[in-house]
Amino acid sequence: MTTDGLSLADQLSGGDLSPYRHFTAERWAEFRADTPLTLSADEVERLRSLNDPVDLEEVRRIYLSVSRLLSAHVESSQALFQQRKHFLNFPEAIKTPFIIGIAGSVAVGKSTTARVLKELLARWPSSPKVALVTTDGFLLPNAELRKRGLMERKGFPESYDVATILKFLSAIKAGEGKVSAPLYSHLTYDVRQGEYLTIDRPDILIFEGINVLQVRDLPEDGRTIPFVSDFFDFSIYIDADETMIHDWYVQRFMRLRETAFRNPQSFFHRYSQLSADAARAIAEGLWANINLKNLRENILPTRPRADLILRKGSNHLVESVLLRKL
Ligand SMILES: Nc1ncnc2c1ncn2[C@@H]1O[C@H](COP(=O)(O)OP(=O)(O)O)[C@@H](O)[C@H]1O
Ligand SMILES: CC(C)(COP(=O)(O)O)[C@@H](O)C(=O)NCCC(=O)O
Repeated sequence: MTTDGLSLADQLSGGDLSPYRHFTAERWAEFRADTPLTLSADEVERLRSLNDPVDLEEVRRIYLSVSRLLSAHVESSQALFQQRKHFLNFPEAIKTPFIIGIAGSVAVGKSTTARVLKELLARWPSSPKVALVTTDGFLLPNAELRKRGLMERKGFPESYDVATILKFLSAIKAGEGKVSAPLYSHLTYDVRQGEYLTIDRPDILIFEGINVLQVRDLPEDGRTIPFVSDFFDFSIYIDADETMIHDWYVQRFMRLRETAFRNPQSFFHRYSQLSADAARAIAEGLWANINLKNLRENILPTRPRADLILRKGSNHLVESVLLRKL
């Protein structure tokens, strides 16, 4: 029986038919074994996003085991590469980057997870070069979104320049050096025209964004085009109940109103001048009309495609972990 025939609940349950093994956070924490904690409390504080309370204990409890698991995957991919080199009698072949995709809703805490993992992975004894790219840089500029009537669809599949994402990942996987990724500003709520992050043959690339596990309809003209996730060696979905993510989104918005929105350059500056109740109503509207809709229609349906699901409970702490069976 294929997993397609299973309900989402069956797929995510720990039952025999589930493609996942299911662990409590406490059991998952044991898999860190002797993995050393290479981050300090100050460094974790620096890496976390606004309203994300992740701390050193959470890194020890959850992310050290994730780091150890990823290390096993990277090592086995390197071993396979060596075997392939021998098989093809191609001694000059160079290993291309190992790509990790991180997906999940707006406000679920993907950025913090991605930044913590980047630092943990870079501190492995082999000191790999680790790069982090977020997909917001690949959003269409606001001017283009306005022209297409898509300003209320920011984050939906049609708001991204998918062709450029695929070109970027193809270049990385082809082993090209100095590949550019466009950048986004949450302050101006727009892509940063002409500003790029240059990636030069990393050992590992973390590619983070709400859309990274999405599949699109195939074109009718018979062309075959890859999905973003075809380039991934491993994928992680950050999960939580939508009521919790709603609370995190609104709380974050209310904190941004006291901080980033005060900056006159902020796209949301006008909301810093509103009463708390009026600002909360704006946040509720953005959540319900854009982000929740996108979560239900386009993000949550991609969860069963992930290799690892980190499921958060209240206070952003991971309470269970699902790992795809091999
Ligand atoms: N309007 C905003 N102004 C400033 N920073 C923001 C704004 N919205 C989101 N951010 C920051 O952008 C980052 C990405 O947020 P988001 O896309 O919601 O994903 P996640 O919460 O899963 O990391 C986070 O660090 C968040 O704090
Ligand atoms: C920029 C985002 C789509 C996130 O994009 P990602 O980094 O996941 O590609 C999101 O933060 C956003 O702006 N959503 C639109 C509705 C809102 O303002 O919350």
